[in-house]
Amino acid sequence: MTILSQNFSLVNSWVNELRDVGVQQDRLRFRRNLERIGEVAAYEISKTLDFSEKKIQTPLDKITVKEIAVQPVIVTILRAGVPLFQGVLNYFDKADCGFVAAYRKHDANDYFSIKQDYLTCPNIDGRPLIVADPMLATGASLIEALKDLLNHGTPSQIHIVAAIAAQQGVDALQEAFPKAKLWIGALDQNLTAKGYITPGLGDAGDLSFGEKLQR
Ligand SMILES: O=c1cc[nH]c(=O)[nH]1
Repeated sequence: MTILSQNFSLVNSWVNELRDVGVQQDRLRFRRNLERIGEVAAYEISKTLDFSEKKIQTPLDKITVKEIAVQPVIVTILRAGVPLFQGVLNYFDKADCGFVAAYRKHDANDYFSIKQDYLTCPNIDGRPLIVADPMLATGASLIEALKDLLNHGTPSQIHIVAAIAAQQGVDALQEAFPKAKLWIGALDQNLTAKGYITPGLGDAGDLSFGEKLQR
C-alpha cells in the first residue's frame, strides 16, 4: 500500500481541504481536489507499468523511445467515484473505461447492504486494471465490484485508488485481493456505526454533486 500523503506534499493540502468543513462546501474545489489526487495516483501507478520500445520520428531524427506497453482500463463506482476517476483519466488519457453503479440500501435500523445494479467494462484481459473509489470504508462495494469485474477477464495488475481509506477496508480488500496494489491519499483508523470513515470527510458523493434523496 502506498499512502500518497506519507512524505508530506501537496497531497496533504488537498486531503486537508477535502476534510475541512470550512472548505469542503466549495464543490468545484472539492471535486478538483479529488481529481488532483487521482492525477498524482495515476502518475505513481505509471511508474509500475511495463514499458516497451517504439520508434518515433522527430522533425530532426528518428529515435527509439519507451512507451506504456498496454494501456490500462480505468473503472469507477458511480457516483462518488467520478471526480477521482476523472483525475486518473486526465493522465492515462488513452485508457479505456468501465463503470459500476452501486449504492448502500439502508434498512429500518439503518444497517445497509450493497446493491450493485449496473456494470459495463471493456476487455480487461491482460491489461492493468485501475479502480477509482474515493472512500474505501468497509470495502464491501469495492470487493463486490472487483469480483464482478474479474468475471469479465483477468487483468495483468490490479490497482485501487482511494482518497481516504479506513484500516478495516484496507484489511478486507487485501484479504480478498492480496495482489491488488493500493494507492491512497490518507489512511484513517475508524468507521462509524453507519459505515462512514472517521475522521474522514463525510459523504463524498453529496459533497461533489449535492445531497441525494434516500431510497
Ligand atoms: O466515509 C465515507 C464512506 C463511504 N462513502 C463516503 O462518501 N464517505
